[in-house]
Amino acid sequence: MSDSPGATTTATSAYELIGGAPSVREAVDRLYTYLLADEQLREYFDGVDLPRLKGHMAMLLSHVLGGPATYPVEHLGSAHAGLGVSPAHYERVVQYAAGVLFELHVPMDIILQVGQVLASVQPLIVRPAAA
Ligand code: HEM
Repeated sequence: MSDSPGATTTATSAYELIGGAPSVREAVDRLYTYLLADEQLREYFDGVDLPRLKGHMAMLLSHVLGGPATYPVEHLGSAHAGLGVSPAHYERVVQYAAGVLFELHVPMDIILQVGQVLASVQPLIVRPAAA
């Protein structure tokens, strides 16, 4: 009698809305498939421990979408230090990320929300190459 179907007191996070962990995993897998297939980008990833990188990217995406995993965003600075990522290559990765979310039917407002986070971390990622 007190049950009211459909009534909920907890707000649904963007993470839950897009399908949780399996969707995040799929997004990350697709993203690195595209990045490694891109002639301008693939060299950056030579010798990189991809399973570890994908794991960290999944944690970051979960974090940004309000999921259970957290990732210390300030680590992005040290992770990209010395890679010499150019503004054009940064943009290219952002475009792939947005494209993957679009492919997975993530709602546009969530894609834009992720885009804002990516824009905010740009100064941590685009740095002059180490001399
Ligand atoms: C667009 C925003 C980007 C985000 C959110 C991002 C996110 C990440 C994350 C979470 C890691 C793992 C760091 C860790 O181990 O804790 C990582 C590592 C890495 N990223 Fe990015 N990244 C971005 C852009 C780029 C770009 C533009 C490039 C190069 C074209 C790039 C190349 C790399 C490489 C090579 C590593 C591995 C570094 C290593 O382990 O030695 N990233 N990135």
